[in-house]
Amino acid sequence: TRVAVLISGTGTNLQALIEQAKSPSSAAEIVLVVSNRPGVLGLKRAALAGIQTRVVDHKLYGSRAEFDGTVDRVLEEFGVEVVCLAGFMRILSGALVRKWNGKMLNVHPSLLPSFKGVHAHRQALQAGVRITGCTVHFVAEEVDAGAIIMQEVVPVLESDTEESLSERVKEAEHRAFPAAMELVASGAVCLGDDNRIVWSHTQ
Ligand SMILES: Nc1nc2ccc(CNc3ccc(C(=O)NCCCC(=O)O)cc3)cc2c(=O)[nH]1
Ligand SMILES: N[C@@H]1O[C@H](COP(=O)(O)O)[C@@H](O)[C@H]1O
Repeated sequence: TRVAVLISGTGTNLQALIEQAKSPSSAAEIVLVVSNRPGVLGLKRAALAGIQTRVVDHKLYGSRAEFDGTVDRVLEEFGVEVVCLAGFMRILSGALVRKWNGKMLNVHPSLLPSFKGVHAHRQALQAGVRITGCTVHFVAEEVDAGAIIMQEVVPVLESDTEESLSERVKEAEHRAFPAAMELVASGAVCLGDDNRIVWSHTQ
């Protein structure tokens, strides 16, 4: 399955997906990395792995629709079948999300539906929860509300700061996201017509 990864920054989740796709048993082939910001470390990670990269700089577009249209054209150009949002920080329009319904995944650094949006770790620390984690979900128009594919629990320590918690949660993300990508790329998991998760009978 031809996979594209959309990034905006460091790309540690991208790196985990690259490692997963390298495995001979993987159903995923990462054929493209798109960043909405130039010069980010994630682009260097892709280049080092021999993966084609494109920058679609949202600052150069007059509207969200034009930005999304360009992103979609690049995805089509590379024959992409599955899209992974890995630290991608632009909200995508309904048209693009609907077109890629059941084919677009995102990793969020909390146990959704808790702590949606940006600053998930800050919300968790302020709420005083003892456990948090990460969620990989299909992308729906409503932000951070798509069908959940995979979650992993992470303990919150008394001493935690946003920084230390983010680091620990990322370790879980780097396991959960590759696993979820594999499930979708292999067809083991898909999105039903009712937008709920369907596991194929072979599981
Ligand atoms: N429609 C749809 N699109 C998304 C785009 C990115 C992400 C990744 N997680 C994200 C979740 C939230 C944000 C956010 O609120 N950023 C501040 C506003 C940035 C902007 O103006 O664009 C960004 C990415 C998830 C979604 C999603 O669940 N649904
Ligand atoms: N959406 C959030 O943004 C961060 C991206 O980190 P990286 O993959 O660029 O290192 C991750 O924590 C992810 O959950």
